[in-house]
Amino acid sequence: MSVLPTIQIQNLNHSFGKGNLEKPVLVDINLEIYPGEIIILTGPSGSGKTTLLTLIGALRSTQSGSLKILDRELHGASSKQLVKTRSQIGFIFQSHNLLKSLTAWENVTMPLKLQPQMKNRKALAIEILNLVGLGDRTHYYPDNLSGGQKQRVAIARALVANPQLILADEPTAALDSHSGREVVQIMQNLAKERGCTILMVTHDNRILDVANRIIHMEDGCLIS
Ligand SMILES: Nc1ncnc2c1ncn2[C@@H]1O[C@H](COP(=O)(O)OP(=O)(O)OP(=O)(O)O)[C@@H](O)[C@H]1O
Repeated sequence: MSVLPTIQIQNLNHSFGKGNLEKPVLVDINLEIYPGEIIILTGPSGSGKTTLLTLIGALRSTQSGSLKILDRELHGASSKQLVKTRSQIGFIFQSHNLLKSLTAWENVTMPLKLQPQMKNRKALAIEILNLVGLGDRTHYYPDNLSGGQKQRVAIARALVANPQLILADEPTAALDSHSGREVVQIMQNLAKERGCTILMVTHDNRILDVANRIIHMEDGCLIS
């Protein structure tokens, strides 16, 4: 049996602006990423990495070409279908976006709100906080955690719903080298244990070795 790619992109183009001001940002992107792969996407500022990540994350609509995530075509998909796809993806961003008024475990349960039928959310959140080494901080508020600890809460939140795909945009940018390394190692271990695919944008040369593949982007084009 052949394995379906988690991400399958064919002839994807994307522009910002209209008429004379139209600016192509992604040009004829073709890419396949398979379950369990850790892919790092690098490239100079403005080359289109975040735009590609937000398209893959169903955070903006696809203009032309084919973009299949978890075997669902996003080009021409309804907003309901985009929301459904988004709910199957774990997002980790540079600024962790934790809610200050919620404790670590409450922040981690946020993605589970989309699954109202799910019971024992607290136990699940605490289990995953244990996995990222924060078992003794589950009741802390974000303001009382270090940068690395906050980022680990964000990782726990991205993983709690057991997504098949994790998208991370500069997850270590705000961290010192020790915490940065720790954070990617946790991501790597969890990817291995759970078999999910990770696509990570980073300028951080210190973490390139975690990748199975490094993809470089320049002027909107992919160079493997
Ligand atoms: N909403 C938008 N409207 C217009 N232009 C945009 C928009 N978002 C991004 N761009 C432009 O698209 C190009 C690619 O931006 P993008 O953020 O994808 O690059 P990047 O490779 O992620 O850069 P960085 O490494 O600095 O985050 C840039 O020239 C940017 O100015």
